[in-house]
Amino acid sequence: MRLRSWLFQQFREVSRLFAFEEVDFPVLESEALFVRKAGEEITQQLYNFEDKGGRRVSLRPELTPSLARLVLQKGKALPLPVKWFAIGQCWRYERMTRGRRREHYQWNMDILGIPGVEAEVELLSAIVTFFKKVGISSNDVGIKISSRKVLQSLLERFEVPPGSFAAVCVVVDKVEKITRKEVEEELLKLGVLKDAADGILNALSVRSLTELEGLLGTESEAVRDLKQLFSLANGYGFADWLVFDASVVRGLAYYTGTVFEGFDKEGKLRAICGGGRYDRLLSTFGGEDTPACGFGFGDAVIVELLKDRGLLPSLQQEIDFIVFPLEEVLRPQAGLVTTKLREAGCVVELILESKKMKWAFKHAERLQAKQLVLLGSSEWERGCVRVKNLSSREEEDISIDELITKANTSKE
Ligand SMILES: Nc1ccc(Br)nc1
Repeated sequence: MRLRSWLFQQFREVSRLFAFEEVDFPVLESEALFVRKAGEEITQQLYNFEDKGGRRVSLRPELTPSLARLVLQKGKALPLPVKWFAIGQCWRYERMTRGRRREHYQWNMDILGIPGVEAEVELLSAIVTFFKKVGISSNDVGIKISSRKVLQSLLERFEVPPGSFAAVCVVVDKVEKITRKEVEEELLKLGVLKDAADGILNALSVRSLTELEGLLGTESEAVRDLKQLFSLANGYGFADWLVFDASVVRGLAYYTGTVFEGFDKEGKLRAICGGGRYDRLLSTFGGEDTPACGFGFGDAVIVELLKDRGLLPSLQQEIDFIVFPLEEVLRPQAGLVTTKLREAGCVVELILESKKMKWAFKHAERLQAKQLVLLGSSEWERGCVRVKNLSSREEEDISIDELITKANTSKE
Protein backbone atom coordinates (compact mmCIF):
# COMPACT_ATOMS: atom_id res chain seq x y z
CA MET A 1 0.00 0.00 0.00
CA ARG A 2 2.94 2.35 0.69
CA LEU A 3 4.24 1.68 -2.82
CA ARG A 4 0.82 2.17 -4.39
CA SER A 5 0.34 5.46 -2.47
CA TRP A 6 3.76 6.65 -3.58
CA LEU A 7 3.05 5.71 -7.21
CA PHE A 8 -0.32 7.47 -7.21
CA GLN A 9 1.34 10.51 -5.62
CA GLN A 10 3.73 10.66 -8.60
CA PHE A 11 0.80 10.29 -11.04
CA ARG A 12 -1.10 13.08 -9.26
CA GLU A 13 1.90 15.38 -9.07
CA VAL A 14 2.53 15.12 -12.81
CA SER A 15 -1.15 15.63 -13.60
CA ARG A 16 -1.14 18.73 -11.37
CA LEU A 17 1.95 20.15 -13.13
CA PHE A 18 0.07 19.82 -16.43
CA ALA A 19 -2.99 21.66 -15.02
CA PHE A 20 -5.26 18.61 -15.40
CA GLU A 21 -8.36 18.26 -13.20
CA GLU A 22 -8.95 14.99 -11.37
CA VAL A 23 -12.17 13.15 -12.18
CA ASP A 24 -13.59 9.81 -11.08
CA PHE A 25 -16.21 7.51 -12.51
CA PRO A 26 -18.30 4.62 -11.14
CA VAL A 27 -16.41 1.33 -11.08
CA LEU A 28 -19.70 -0.33 -12.11
CA GLU A 29 -21.27 0.78 -15.40
CA SER A 30 -23.94 -0.44 -17.76
CA GLU A 31 -22.45 -3.33 -19.72
CA ALA A 32 -23.51 -1.59 -22.95
CA LEU A 33 -20.88 1.11 -22.35
CA PHE A 34 -18.15 -1.44 -23.00
CA VAL A 35 -19.73 -3.83 -25.49
CA ARG A 36 -18.00 -3.41 -28.87
CA LYS A 37 -17.94 -5.71 -31.88
CA ALA A 38 -14.31 -5.41 -32.95
CA GLY A 39 -13.11 -8.56 -31.20
CA GLU A 40 -10.93 -6.82 -28.63
CA GLU A 41 -9.56 -8.86 -25.76
CA ILE A 42 -10.72 -6.17 -23.33
CA THR A 43 -14.39 -6.66 -24.33
CA GLN A 44 -14.07 -10.44 -24.32
CA GLN A 45 -12.97 -10.30 -20.69
CA LEU A 46 -15.69 -8.06 -19.25
CA TYR A 47 -16.32 -8.67 -15.58
CA ASN A 48 -20.04 -8.41 -16.28
CA PHE A 49 -23.20 -9.75 -14.61
CA GLU A 50 -26.89 -9.13 -14.08
CA ASP A 51 -27.70 -7.12 -10.98
CA LYS A 52 -30.67 -7.62 -8.65
CA GLY A 53 -32.70 -5.22 -10.80
CA GLY A 54 -32.12 -7.39 -13.85
CA ARG A 55 -29.71 -4.84 -15.32
CA ARG A 56 -26.73 -5.98 -17.40
CA VAL A 57 -23.78 -4.29 -15.72
CA SER A 58 -19.99 -4.63 -15.77
CA LEU A 59 -17.03 -3.68 -13.64
CA ARG A 60 -15.13 -1.25 -15.87
CA PRO A 61 -12.21 -2.70 -17.86
CA GLU A 62 -10.93 0.80 -18.68
CA LEU A 63 -11.81 4.43 -17.93
CA THR A 64 -12.15 6.06 -21.36
CA PRO A 65 -15.77 5.06 -22.14
CA SER A 66 -16.88 6.46 -18.75
CA LEU A 67 -15.01 9.66 -19.50
CA ALA A 68 -16.75 9.93 -22.87
CA ARG A 69 -20.13 9.33 -21.22
CA LEU A 70 -19.47 12.02 -18.61
CA VAL A 71 -18.30 14.60 -21.18
CA LEU A 72 -21.45 13.93 -23.22
CA GLN A 73 -23.62 14.13 -20.11
CA LYS A 74 -22.18 17.59 -19.38
CA GLY A 75 -22.58 18.64 -23.03
CA LYS A 76 -22.35 22.37 -23.76
CA ALA A 77 -21.97 23.11 -20.04
CA LEU A 78 -18.43 21.80 -20.35
CA PRO A 79 -16.12 24.29 -22.10
CA LEU A 80 -13.49 22.65 -24.29
CA PRO A 81 -10.65 21.83 -24.18
CA VAL A 82 -11.15 19.42 -21.34
CA LYS A 83 -7.99 18.20 -19.57
CA TRP A 84 -8.90 15.48 -17.10
CA PHE A 85 -6.97 12.80 -15.24
CA ALA A 86 -8.17 9.85 -13.23
CA ILE A 87 -6.62 6.99 -11.31
CA GLY A 88 -9.08 4.13 -11.20
CA GLN A 89 -9.36 0.45 -10.46
CA CYS A 90 -10.20 -1.55 -13.58
CA TRP A 91 -11.28 -5.15 -13.83
CA ARG A 92 -11.25 -8.07 -16.25
CA TYR A 93 -12.51 -11.60 -15.96
CA GLU A 94 -9.73 -14.04 -16.83
CA ARG A 95 -9.43 -17.68 -15.89
CA MET A 96 -7.25 -17.63 -12.76
CA THR A 97 -5.13 -20.41 -14.27
CA ARG A 98 -3.31 -17.68 -16.15
CA GLY A 99 -2.13 -16.48 -12.72
CA ARG A 100 -2.72 -12.94 -13.80
CA ARG A 101 -4.49 -10.25 -11.80
CA ARG A 102 -8.14 -9.52 -12.43
CA GLU A 103 -7.86 -5.95 -11.16
CA HIS A 104 -5.32 -3.20 -11.57
CA TYR A 105 -5.16 0.56 -11.22
CA GLN A 106 -4.74 2.79 -14.23
CA TRP A 107 -3.69 6.42 -14.46
CA ASN A 108 -5.41 8.15 -17.36
CA MET A 109 -4.88 11.59 -18.80
CA ASP A 110 -7.19 12.81 -21.57
CA ILE A 111 -7.50 15.98 -23.63
CA LEU A 112 -10.80 16.59 -25.45
CA GLY A 113 -11.47 19.36 -27.93
CA ILE A 114 -8.02 19.64 -29.52
CA PRO A 115 -7.93 18.15 -33.05
CA GLY A 116 -4.21 18.59 -33.63
CA VAL A 117 -1.17 16.64 -32.38
CA GLU A 118 -0.50 19.47 -29.92
CA ALA A 119 -2.68 17.44 -27.57
CA GLU A 120 -0.72 14.21 -28.08
CA VAL A 121 2.54 16.06 -27.46
CA GLU A 122 1.25 17.36 -24.10
CA LEU A 123 0.25 13.82 -23.10
CA LEU A 124 3.60 12.38 -24.21
CA SER A 125 5.37 15.12 -22.29
CA ALA A 126 3.40 14.14 -19.18
CA ILE A 127 4.46 10.50 -19.59
CA VAL A 128 8.12 11.53 -20.00
CA THR A 129 7.81 13.86 -16.99
CA PHE A 130 6.57 10.92 -14.92
CA PHE A 131 9.41 8.63 -16.04
CA LYS A 132 12.02 11.28 -15.25
CA LYS A 133 10.38 11.98 -11.90
CA VAL A 134 10.79 8.34 -10.81
CA GLY A 135 14.37 8.11 -12.08
CA ILE A 136 13.80 6.39 -15.43
CA SER A 137 15.77 7.77 -18.39
CA SER A 138 15.46 7.50 -22.16
CA ASN A 139 18.18 4.84 -21.95
CA ASP A 140 15.72 2.66 -20.03
CA VAL A 141 12.46 3.43 -21.78
CA GLY A 142 11.19 4.74 -25.10
CA ILE A 143 7.78 5.60 -26.50
CA LYS A 144 6.84 4.05 -29.85
CA ILE A 145 4.72 6.35 -31.99
CA SER A 146 2.61 5.69 -35.06
CA SER A 147 -0.79 6.56 -36.51
CA ARG A 148 -3.75 4.42 -37.45
CA LYS A 149 -4.13 6.73 -40.42
CA VAL A 150 -1.37 4.58 -41.94
CA LEU A 151 -3.68 1.56 -41.84
CA GLN A 152 -6.67 3.67 -42.87
CA SER A 153 -5.00 4.86 -46.07
CA LEU A 154 -3.83 1.33 -46.87
CA LEU A 155 -7.34 -0.05 -46.40
CA GLU A 156 -8.63 2.65 -48.75
CA ARG A 157 -5.91 1.79 -51.26
CA PHE A 158 -6.91 -1.88 -51.15
CA GLU A 159 -10.62 -0.99 -51.11
CA VAL A 160 -11.28 -2.76 -47.84
CA PRO A 161 -14.76 -1.83 -46.48
CA PRO A 162 -14.23 1.07 -44.00
CA GLY A 163 -16.63 -0.62 -41.57
CA SER A 164 -13.96 -3.22 -40.79
CA PHE A 165 -11.26 -0.63 -39.90
CA ALA A 166 -11.50 -1.12 -36.13
CA ALA A 167 -11.59 -4.92 -36.37
CA VAL A 168 -8.60 -4.91 -38.74
CA CYS A 169 -6.64 -2.77 -36.26
CA VAL A 170 -7.46 -5.19 -33.44
CA VAL A 171 -6.21 -8.12 -35.54
CA VAL A 172 -3.09 -6.30 -36.73
CA ASP A 173 -2.30 -5.39 -33.11
CA LYS A 174 -1.85 -9.12 -32.47
CA VAL A 175 0.92 -9.38 -35.05
CA GLU A 176 3.58 -9.94 -32.38
CA LYS A 177 1.45 -12.38 -30.41
CA ILE A 178 0.20 -14.76 -33.12
CA THR A 179 1.79 -15.98 -36.36
CA ARG A 180 1.63 -13.98 -39.58
CA LYS A 181 -0.43 -16.82 -41.09
CA GLU A 182 -3.00 -16.56 -38.28
CA VAL A 183 -3.14 -12.78 -38.76
CA GLU A 184 -3.73 -13.26 -42.48
CA GLU A 185 -6.49 -15.80 -41.77
CA GLU A 186 -8.20 -13.44 -39.32
CA LEU A 187 -7.88 -10.58 -41.82
CA LEU A 188 -9.37 -12.76 -44.54
CA LYS A 189 -12.44 -13.32 -42.30
CA LEU A 190 -12.81 -9.52 -42.19
CA GLY A 191 -12.87 -9.30 -45.98
CA VAL A 192 -9.21 -8.33 -46.35
CA LEU A 193 -7.84 -10.30 -49.31
CA LYS A 194 -4.31 -11.75 -49.44
CA ASP A 195 -2.72 -8.90 -51.40
CA ALA A 196 -4.28 -6.32 -49.05
CA ALA A 197 -3.13 -8.32 -46.02
CA ASP A 198 0.40 -8.48 -47.44
CA GLY A 199 0.34 -4.75 -48.16
CA ILE A 200 -0.80 -3.98 -44.62
CA LEU A 201 1.67 -6.27 -42.89
CA ASN A 202 4.57 -5.09 -45.04
CA ALA A 203 3.70 -1.46 -44.22
CA LEU A 204 4.12 -2.23 -40.50
CA SER A 205 7.83 -2.85 -41.03
CA VAL A 206 8.43 0.60 -42.49
CA ARG A 207 11.38 1.99 -40.54
CA SER A 208 11.21 5.74 -40.98
CA LEU A 209 8.87 8.62 -41.76
CA THR A 210 10.76 9.11 -45.03
CA GLU A 211 10.05 5.51 -45.99
CA LEU A 212 6.44 5.96 -44.88
CA GLU A 213 6.15 9.05 -47.08
CA GLY A 214 7.48 6.97 -49.96
CA LEU A 215 4.73 4.43 -49.31
CA LEU A 216 1.82 6.79 -48.66
CA GLY A 217 2.81 9.85 -50.69
CA THR A 218 3.63 13.42 -49.71
CA GLU A 219 -0.03 14.31 -49.11
CA SER A 220 -0.41 11.65 -46.39
CA GLU A 221 -2.16 12.93 -43.26
CA ALA A 222 -0.37 10.28 -41.20
CA VAL A 223 3.02 11.55 -42.35
CA ARG A 224 2.03 15.19 -41.75
CA ASP A 225 0.75 14.46 -38.26
CA LEU A 226 3.79 12.43 -37.27
CA LYS A 227 6.25 14.97 -38.65
CA GLN A 228 4.51 17.72 -36.69
CA LEU A 229 4.42 15.57 -33.55
CA PHE A 230 8.17 14.84 -33.67
CA SER A 231 8.95 18.46 -34.41
CA LEU A 232 6.89 19.69 -31.43
CA ALA A 233 8.42 17.03 -29.18
CA ASN A 234 11.82 18.31 -30.25
CA GLY A 235 10.75 21.78 -29.15
CA TYR A 236 9.64 20.46 -25.75
CA GLY A 237 13.00 18.70 -25.42
CA PHE A 238 11.87 15.08 -25.17
CA ALA A 239 12.15 13.87 -28.79
CA ASP A 240 14.95 11.53 -27.65
CA TRP A 241 12.27 9.46 -25.86
CA LEU A 242 10.24 8.95 -29.05
CA VAL A 243 10.69 6.46 -31.84
CA PHE A 244 8.52 6.10 -34.96
CA ASP A 245 7.38 2.48 -35.18
CA ALA A 246 4.80 1.66 -37.87
CA SER A 247 4.02 -1.64 -36.14
CA VAL A 248 2.34 0.15 -33.20
CA VAL A 249 -1.41 -0.21 -33.63
CA ARG A 250 -2.67 -0.73 -30.03
CA GLY A 251 -5.56 -3.06 -29.33
CA LEU A 252 -8.47 -0.75 -28.58
CA ALA A 253 -11.05 -0.44 -31.34
CA TYR A 254 -11.76 3.25 -30.93
CA TYR A 255 -8.35 4.73 -31.79
CA THR A 256 -8.49 6.72 -35.04
CA GLY A 257 -5.15 8.53 -35.33
CA THR A 258 -1.92 8.76 -33.38
CA VAL A 259 -1.19 5.69 -31.24
CA PHE A 260 1.72 5.27 -28.86
CA GLU A 261 3.09 2.95 -26.19
CA GLY A 262 5.85 3.11 -23.61
CA PHE A 263 8.33 0.20 -23.79
CA ASP A 264 11.37 -0.94 -21.85
CA LYS A 265 14.49 -0.96 -24.02
CA GLU A 266 15.61 -4.30 -22.59
CA GLY A 267 12.50 -5.78 -24.20
CA LYS A 268 11.66 -7.88 -21.14
CA LEU A 269 8.34 -6.33 -20.17
CA ARG A 270 4.90 -5.78 -21.67
CA ALA A 271 3.94 -2.23 -22.70
CA ILE A 272 4.34 0.15 -19.75
CA CYS A 273 1.58 2.50 -20.89
CA GLY A 274 -0.34 3.21 -24.07
CA GLY A 275 -2.72 5.63 -25.67
CA GLY A 276 -3.86 7.43 -28.77
CA ARG A 277 -6.39 9.61 -30.51
CA TYR A 278 -10.06 8.58 -30.43
CA ASP A 279 -11.94 11.25 -32.40
CA ARG A 280 -15.03 9.12 -33.08
CA LEU A 281 -15.76 7.65 -29.63
CA LEU A 282 -18.10 10.40 -28.43
CA SER A 283 -20.08 10.39 -31.66
CA THR A 284 -20.51 6.60 -31.41
CA PHE A 285 -22.16 7.32 -28.05
CA GLY A 286 -24.60 9.64 -29.79
CA GLY A 287 -22.70 12.84 -29.17
CA GLU A 288 -21.19 15.34 -31.53
CA ASP A 289 -17.83 14.55 -33.09
CA THR A 290 -15.37 15.65 -30.40
CA PRO A 291 -11.62 15.31 -30.98
CA ALA A 292 -10.06 13.40 -28.11
CA CYS A 293 -6.85 11.68 -27.11
CA GLY A 294 -5.55 10.10 -23.97
CA PHE A 295 -3.45 7.38 -22.42
CA GLY A 296 -3.70 4.64 -19.80
CA PHE A 297 -0.79 3.85 -17.50
CA GLY A 298 -1.22 0.70 -15.41
CA ASP A 299 0.26 0.11 -11.96
CA ALA A 300 1.76 -3.32 -12.68
CA VAL A 301 4.43 -3.15 -15.40
CA ILE A 302 5.90 0.12 -14.08
CA VAL A 303 6.53 -1.54 -10.70
CA GLU A 304 8.32 -4.43 -12.46
CA LEU A 305 10.46 -1.90 -14.32
CA LEU A 306 11.29 0.06 -11.15
CA LYS A 307 12.25 -3.20 -9.42
CA ASP A 308 14.45 -4.24 -12.37
CA ARG A 309 16.19 -0.85 -12.34
CA GLY A 310 16.59 -0.72 -8.54
CA LEU A 311 14.44 2.40 -8.46
CA LEU A 312 11.81 1.32 -5.93
CA PRO A 313 11.77 3.98 -3.20
CA SER A 314 12.36 2.81 0.40
CA LEU A 315 9.05 3.74 1.97
CA GLN A 316 9.12 3.82 5.75
CA GLN A 317 6.44 5.30 7.97
CA GLU A 318 7.96 8.51 9.40
CA ILE A 319 7.17 8.68 13.10
CA ASP A 320 8.32 11.90 14.79
CA PHE A 321 7.42 10.91 18.37
CA ILE A 322 6.39 7.88 20.34
CA VAL A 323 4.58 8.92 23.51
CA PHE A 324 4.72 6.44 26.37
CA PRO A 325 3.07 6.88 29.81
CA LEU A 326 5.23 4.91 32.29
CA GLU A 327 2.23 4.63 34.59
CA GLU A 328 -1.38 4.16 33.51
CA VAL A 329 -2.44 6.95 35.86
CA LEU A 330 -0.59 9.35 33.48
CA ARG A 331 -2.44 8.20 30.36
CA PRO A 332 -4.71 11.32 30.21
CA GLN A 333 -1.59 13.49 30.40
CA ALA A 334 0.01 11.39 27.67
CA GLY A 335 -3.10 12.10 25.59
CA LEU A 336 -2.65 15.84 26.17
CA VAL A 337 1.01 15.77 25.08
CA THR A 338 0.08 13.65 22.04
CA THR A 339 -2.68 16.06 21.02
CA LYS A 340 -0.42 19.09 21.28
CA LEU A 341 2.33 17.41 19.25
CA ARG A 342 -0.16 16.40 16.54
CA GLU A 343 -1.55 19.95 16.46
CA ALA A 344 2.03 21.02 15.75
CA GLY A 345 1.95 18.72 12.72
CA CYS A 346 3.98 15.89 14.21
CA VAL A 347 3.38 12.21 13.46
CA VAL A 348 2.82 10.66 16.88
CA GLU A 349 2.35 7.05 17.90
CA LEU A 350 0.81 6.89 21.40
CA ILE A 351 1.42 3.50 23.04
CA LEU A 352 -2.05 2.31 23.90
CA GLU A 353 -1.30 -0.51 26.32
CA SER A 354 0.57 -0.78 29.58
CA LYS A 355 4.01 -2.02 28.51
CA LYS A 356 7.47 -2.38 29.96
CA MET A 357 10.09 0.25 29.09
CA LYS A 358 12.11 -2.38 27.22
CA TRP A 359 9.16 -3.06 24.92
CA ALA A 360 8.72 0.67 24.25
CA PHE A 361 12.37 1.00 23.19
CA LYS A 362 12.15 -2.01 20.88
CA HIS A 363 8.92 -0.63 19.43
CA ALA A 364 10.53 2.77 18.84
CA GLU A 365 13.52 1.13 17.15
CA ARG A 366 11.25 -0.99 14.93
CA LEU A 367 9.27 2.03 13.80
CA GLN A 368 12.51 4.01 13.39
CA ALA A 369 10.86 6.79 15.38
CA LYS A 370 12.92 9.95 15.89
CA GLN A 371 12.11 10.65 19.54
CA LEU A 372 10.57 8.91 22.54
CA VAL A 373 8.55 10.98 25.04
CA LEU A 374 8.25 9.32 28.46
CA LEU A 375 5.76 10.48 31.07
CA GLY A 376 6.78 9.57 34.62
CA SER A 377 5.23 10.88 37.85
CA SER A 378 8.47 12.44 39.23
CA GLU A 379 9.13 14.38 35.98
CA TRP A 380 5.43 15.27 35.68
CA GLU A 381 5.39 16.73 39.21
CA ARG A 382 8.17 19.09 37.96
CA GLY A 383 6.01 19.92 34.92
CA CYS A 384 8.34 17.96 32.68
CA VAL A 385 8.47 15.02 30.32
CA ARG A 386 11.60 13.02 29.43
CA VAL A 387 12.52 13.14 25.74
CA LYS A 388 14.99 10.65 24.28
CA ASN A 389 16.48 11.31 20.85
CA LEU A 390 16.68 7.81 19.38
CA SER A 391 19.51 8.50 16.96
CA SER A 392 21.81 10.63 19.15
CA ARG A 393 20.70 8.78 22.32
CA GLU A 394 20.65 12.19 24.08
CA GLU A 395 17.89 12.70 26.61
CA GLU A 396 16.54 15.63 28.52
CA ASP A 397 13.69 16.60 30.82
CA ILE A 398 11.76 19.49 29.31
CA SER A 399 8.42 21.20 29.87
CA ILE A 400 5.52 20.46 27.56
CA ASP A 401 5.66 24.06 26.26
CA GLU A 402 9.36 23.65 25.38
CA LEU A 403 8.61 20.29 23.73
CA ILE A 404 5.83 21.82 21.61
CA THR A 405 7.90 24.91 20.74
CA LYS A 406 10.74 22.66 19.55
CA ALA A 407 8.26 20.49 17.63
CA ASN A 408 6.77 23.56 15.91
CA THR A 409 10.23 24.82 14.98
CA SER A 410 11.19 21.45 13.54
CA LYS A 411 8.01 21.41 11.40
CA GLU A 412 8.45 24.95 10.01
N1 LIG B 1 -8.46 -4.07 -18.81
C1 LIG B 1 -7.81 -4.64 -17.79
C2 LIG B 1 -8.41 -4.74 -16.54
C3 LIG B 1 -7.71 -5.36 -15.51
C4 LIG B 1 -6.45 -5.82 -15.77
BR1 LIG B 1 -5.48 -6.69 -14.39
N2 LIG B 1 -5.88 -5.70 -16.95
C5 LIG B 1 -6.53 -5.12 -17.95
